[in-house]
Amino acid sequence: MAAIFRPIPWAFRGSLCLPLSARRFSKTADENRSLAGKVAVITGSTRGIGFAIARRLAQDGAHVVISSRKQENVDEAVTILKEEGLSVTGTMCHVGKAEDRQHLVTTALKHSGGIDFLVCVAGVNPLVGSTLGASEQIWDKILDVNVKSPALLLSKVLPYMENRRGGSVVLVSSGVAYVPVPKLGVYNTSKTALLGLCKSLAVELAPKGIRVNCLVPGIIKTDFTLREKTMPNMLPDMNKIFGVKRLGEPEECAGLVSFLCSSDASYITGENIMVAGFSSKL
Ligand SMILES: NC(=O)c1ccc[n+]([C@@H]2O[C@H](COP(=O)([O-])OP(=O)(O)OC[C@H]3O[C@@H](n4cnc5c(N)ncnc54)[C@H](O)[C@@H]3O)[C@@H](O)[C@H]2O)c1
Repeated sequence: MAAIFRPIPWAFRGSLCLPLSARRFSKTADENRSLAGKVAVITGSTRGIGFAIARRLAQDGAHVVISSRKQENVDEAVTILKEEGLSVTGTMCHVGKAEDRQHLVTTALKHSGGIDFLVCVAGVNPLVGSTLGASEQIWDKILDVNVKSPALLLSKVLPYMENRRGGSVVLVSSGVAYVPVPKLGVYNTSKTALLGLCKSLAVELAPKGIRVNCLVPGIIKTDFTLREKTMPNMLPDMNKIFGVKRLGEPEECAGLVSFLCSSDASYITGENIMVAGFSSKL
């Protein structure tokens, strides 16, 4: 009787020699950069944590669209990263302005007609003082930029993310959501709201295959921290007791964001993850 050739699914060359389940996670040499072929939009990305994230996602293969409030800062950041051989473009976008948000989306779509990742870094804190003494204008500014803008921008991005495979959104909260810093009450509140926004969006977008997670930095060495004198004074105490006894670097936030965007995090959504040199869960 002639032998019946029954190729078993994993009896081929290269990555095809793996069982089907393992093949799903294997990569060819061309795909080695974890974010190759993807497009990332990042708000507040001309300096500090946002800039480090932009550089890292581009190094990991994504085309990155940089944005911030001032065009000259965008141009400078784009020039620096292009000189490093990275694939970046950029445009001015004040995240509190609807027309700027729309323009950011339009700019991003020019690369390949889709958007895979949205990282919402832009954040402000115009007040050091009593929560109940804050004016309505202050409340509006902080909530507009820190909380509402990620949701409003995502609503514009979503139709183009749904068309792609493996969409990922990363919000940027703060350790102050867990350990409030005195005199930053409105800011603390806005960053706490982002933890909730992350969970709600994760639940809402899971059926569409889009994951939503939240980076929760501790005190990271940026211009923002230098301006907020209260924060470094508070966190070294926390570090002294619980942690690694130093402030963080922006690059130490960037690796987590790259991971959360990558297919290695394909089963992770709705998480608020601290990068603070100590754990809020202790
Ligand atoms: N540095 C820290 O210790 C720390 C800790 C926790 C959370 N965070 C959060 O991380 C994010 C980045 O902070 P950073 O320390 O890198 O700050 P940063 O001041 O160095 O950078 C902030 C970036 O956001 C941009 N930005 C501000 N308002 C904007 C707006 N309305 N529209 C668009 N862009 C705007 C700025 O131009 C800049 O590029 C913020 O959301 C901040 O709340 C920072």
